[in-house]
Amino acid sequence: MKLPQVGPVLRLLIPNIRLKMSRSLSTGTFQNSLPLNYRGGQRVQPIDSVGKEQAYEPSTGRVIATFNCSGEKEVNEAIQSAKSAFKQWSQKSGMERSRVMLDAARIIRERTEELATIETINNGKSIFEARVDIEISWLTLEYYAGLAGSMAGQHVQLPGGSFAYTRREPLGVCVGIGAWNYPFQIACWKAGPALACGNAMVYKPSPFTPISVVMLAEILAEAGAPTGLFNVVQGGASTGEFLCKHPDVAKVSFTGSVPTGSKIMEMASQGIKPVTLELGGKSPLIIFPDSDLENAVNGAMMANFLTQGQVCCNGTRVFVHRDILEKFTESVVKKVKTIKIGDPLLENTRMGPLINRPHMEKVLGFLKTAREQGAKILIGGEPYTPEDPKLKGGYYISPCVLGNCRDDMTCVKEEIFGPVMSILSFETEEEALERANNTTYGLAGGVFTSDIQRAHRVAAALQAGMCFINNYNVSPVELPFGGYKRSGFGRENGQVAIEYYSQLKTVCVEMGKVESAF
Ligand SMILES: NC(=O)C1=CN([C@@H]2O[C@H](COP(=O)(O)OP(=O)(O)OC[C@H]3O[C@@H](n4cnc5c(N)ncnc54)[C@H](O)[C@@H]3O)[C@@H](O)[C@H]2O)C=CC1
Ligand SMILES: C[N+](C)(C)CCCC(=O)O
Repeated sequence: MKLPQVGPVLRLLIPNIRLKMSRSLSTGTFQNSLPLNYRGGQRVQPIDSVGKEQAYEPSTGRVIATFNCSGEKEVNEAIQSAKSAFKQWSQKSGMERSRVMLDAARIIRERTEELATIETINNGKSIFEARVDIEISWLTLEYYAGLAGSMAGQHVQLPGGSFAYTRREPLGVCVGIGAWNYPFQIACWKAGPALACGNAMVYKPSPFTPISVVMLAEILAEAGAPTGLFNVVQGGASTGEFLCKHPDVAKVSFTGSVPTGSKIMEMASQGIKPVTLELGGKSPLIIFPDSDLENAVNGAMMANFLTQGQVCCNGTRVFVHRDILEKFTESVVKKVKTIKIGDPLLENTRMGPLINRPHMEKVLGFLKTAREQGAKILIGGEPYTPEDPKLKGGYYISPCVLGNCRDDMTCVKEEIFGPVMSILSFETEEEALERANNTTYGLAGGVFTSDIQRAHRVAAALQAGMCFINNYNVSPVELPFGGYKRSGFGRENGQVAIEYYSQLKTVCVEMGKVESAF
C-alpha cells in the first residue's frame, strides 16, 4: 500500500483514492500479499527466520497472512537500520522532529477509514471502535509533536560565575513490543514520545495482529522521517527475546501480560536497560447508591465491553452498593441485551469476535469455572454464531454478566480478558475499598457517586495508576496511563512519558581556575 512520494496537489487526492479502496473491503475479502517487516525505508522479507506464523481474520476464522518470524540476523538488521537513522534524527531540533510527526498525524487522520478497516479485519473489534483507536493514534503523534519543540533543560548558577546546564537527550534505539488488542494505538503510544525525544524505534507487534503497524512505518516515511527511524519485525517470543537481548538496544517498552513482562524485565536487567511495562489488570469499579444510575450503568458498560472485553484497564470487578444492587443489575442486563454482535465491519455492530479460538476457549473455561464456583450467569456467556454464513468460523461469545459473585472466585481474582462483568455487592465504603485493593494488580479503578468528598477520598485510596470518577475507559492522550503493583511501571501518554524516553545530562562549566586538592 506504499504510495509514491507525491507533491501537495496529488497528495490531496490520495485520501479519496484510499477511502474507496478501504470501502471496497468487506469482511471475508482481505488477503495480505505484502512483506510485513519494515526496515531501511521499505517493506522487506526477513533474511532469517525462527518459524512461521499465521494471522487470522477473527470474524470469519480465515487466515489472512502467513509470515516468517524474524531471526537474530533480521532483528540485528532492523536495529542497525534504526541506529543509522538515530544519528540524524537525534541531531534535529525539536521543531524539525515535530514537523515530521505532525505530517504523519495528518496522514493517519486522512487514512482513518482505511486504517480502521484493517484494524477491524485483523483484530475483530467493531469499526465504530477502530475509528476511535485511529483517532487516539493520530492525536498521540500530534500531542508529542507539540511537546517536541519545548523539550529543554535547566540553567543553574554556581559560585564564582561558574554554572551548569542540563540537556534532555534521547536514549538511542528503543524497542516497542505490543499486544494484539490495540495494535495501531499501542504502537503510536510508544512511537509518539520515543520519536519526539529523538530516539529511533524497532517495533514488534503481536503475531496475531501484524498488519497495521507496518502501515504506520510507511506513513512515518511518507511524512519525511529519515530512513530507518521506525522499523518493524514480526514474530513471537523468540523474536522478542532477540530484541530485548540486543546490546545496541537502549530501552524496551512492553505492553502485554504479567508473565511476559517479568521475562522482559529480566532480559533487560542483563543489559541494565530501562523498561516501561504496561501489563494486565483486574480493576475495580465501585458504585455508590447516590450515583446517577443511568450514568453508572453506562460507565460499567464502558468498563467491560469495549473490544470484546479484551482491554487491560477494564473495570471487571463491579462493586455495587447493596441498596441499588437489584436495580443496577436489572438495568445492566437490559443494556447488555441490546449489544449488537456480528460482522465488525457493519456500522451498527458494537461487538465483534474475540481474537482467536484458543482465547475464546480460555474465556469460556473461565465461565465454566465461575458457574461451578457458584456464580450466576445473568446473561450471555455462550458461543455465538451469527446468521451470516461467512461468519460461521468466527470466535464470537455473547457478552456476559455474572451475579452472585464472591471475592474468592476465580472469575473475580483473575484477568479474563473477555466480555465478562462480575457484579459484587458491598455495604460500606471502607469494606469496598479494602476488597477493591485486595489484588496483585493495580492498573485502573473507578468510582460512581454524587458525593464530591467521597469521590476524591475513594480515588485517593484506590491502589491504581489510573482512576476514573463518574466515567470509565476514556483515554485522552494528555493523561499519564500506567499501573501500580504487578500491572507494571513507567507511564505512557501525558508529559511524563518524555521522561521515560530520554535521559538527563548535566554539564558543569567552570569559569575560574581548577581548585586542585593535590
Ligand atoms: N496494560 C496494558 O496496557 C495492556 C496489557 N495487556 C495484557 O496482555 C495480555 C494479552 O496480550 P498478549 O499479546 O496475549 O500478551 P503476551 O504477553 O503473551 O504478548 C505480548 C507481546 O509480547 C511478545 N512476547 C511474548 N513472549 C515474549 C518474550 N519471551 N520475550 C519478548 N517478547 C515476548 C508477544 O509476541 C507479544 O508481542 C493480557 O493478559 C493483558 O493483561 C494487553 C493490552 C494492554
Ligand atoms: C483505550 N483504552 C483506554 C480503552 C484501552 C487502552 C489500554 C489497552 O491497550 O488495553
